Amino acid sequence: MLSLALAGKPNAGKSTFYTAATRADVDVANYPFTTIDANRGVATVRTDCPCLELEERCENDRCHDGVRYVPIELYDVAGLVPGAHEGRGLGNQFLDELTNADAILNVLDASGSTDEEGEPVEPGSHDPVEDVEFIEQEMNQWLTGILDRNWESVERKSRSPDFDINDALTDLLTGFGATTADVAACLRDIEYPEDPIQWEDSDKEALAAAVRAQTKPIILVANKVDIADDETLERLQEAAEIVIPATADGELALRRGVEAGVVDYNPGDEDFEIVGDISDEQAAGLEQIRDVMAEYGGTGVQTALNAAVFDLLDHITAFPVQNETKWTDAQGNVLPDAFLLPEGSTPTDLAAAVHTDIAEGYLHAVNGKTKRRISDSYELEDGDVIKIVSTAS
Ligand SMILES: Nc1nc2c(ncn2[C@@H]2O[C@H](COP(=O)(O)OP(=O)(O)OP(=O)(O)O)[C@@H](O)[C@H]2O)c(=O)[nH]1
Repeated sequence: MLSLALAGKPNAGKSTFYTAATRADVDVANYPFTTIDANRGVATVRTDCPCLELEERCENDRCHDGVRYVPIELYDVAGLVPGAHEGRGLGNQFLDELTNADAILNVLDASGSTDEEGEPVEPGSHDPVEDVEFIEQEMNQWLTGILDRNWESVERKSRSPDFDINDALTDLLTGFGATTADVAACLRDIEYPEDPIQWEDSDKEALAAAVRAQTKPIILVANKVDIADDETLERLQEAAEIVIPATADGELALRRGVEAGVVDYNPGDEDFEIVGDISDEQAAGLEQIRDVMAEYGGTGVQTALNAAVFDLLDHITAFPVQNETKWTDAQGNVLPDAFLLPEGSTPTDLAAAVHTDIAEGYLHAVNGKTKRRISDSYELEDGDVIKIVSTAS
């Protein structure tokens, strides 16, 4: 399952974001990951359900009237302080947890009420723009340290006649989630001495930065927008490519409201409705959240998860079915599953995601929308409904 990690300084709002995003509604609760441990859970990305093209909406638990939620894994990594890569504040351990992720959401306190150490301060007394590159730099430095400490093994291998720098570095970096192709792409991007013995610190730093960017892309979540000022937020938005304004507190309040049956809201909606009896105080709190949502098009929590998966990691959603006319599985469930796959994936990639047996017995596929047989050079499109024909199905 695709995996995202929340990282940032203490008090930026990571746990609040995590609690809101993984708030286990009934449909997610029976997912095996949900109870594994306190900081690893199941969140979802939001997409259109293909059932919008059918006469009736599907009854899948994860489809709310045509709004479909697809599970992803979410990690809440404890707050990192400057010097984490040298082990400050258990930094090494927390950085190590980030290696499990496909992408990182760097949660910043956009209100400036958390200083450079993550200590709470008066709002506005710390400039959050200074925190923008913090996670990236700590990770780069940490990875440089790993390369440094293990460089001797690369040097040793380089004495062998069949030495291949790509293989040697892949051995070193697989633990960080880097594949041979990742390492090859990074080596293409940097200049380096052919002989590993000649590598200087700056060469290792360049490699570490390239590998980090290739395997752990980062988006910024500018949290606490409800108490942030516009000027700071504008500067934050200019400081990185993808910056999502968010109020994790707001999202958590709405999800609690939904659970209590007093709020009607689908995560990612731009607005909500109050549908039950609540106190004046609660109503006032919710109206404040509504104002923030009106300004930013929602609370930003779902937007951030979606941006990480669809914009940063360039994934699409595909829906495998067994009946290409009714879009059902063998039991007649409409659109039972949804899979997130990298752009450019083919029907065999989808078959592999569904089951190894199905992939091994793969014969061909049928596009559920056109009802035409598709070849394996077909690139899946977002929202495709695909029947996989396999000797195993
Ligand atoms: N105003 C405001 N406060 C928020 C928001 N999100 C979180 N907070 C508050 O910020 C404080 C810190 O939030 P946490 O979620 O515990 O922060 P954290 O990053 O997980 O902190 P560590 O666990 O120490 O790393 C809490 O008091 C939250 O209620 C928000 O959107 N707006």
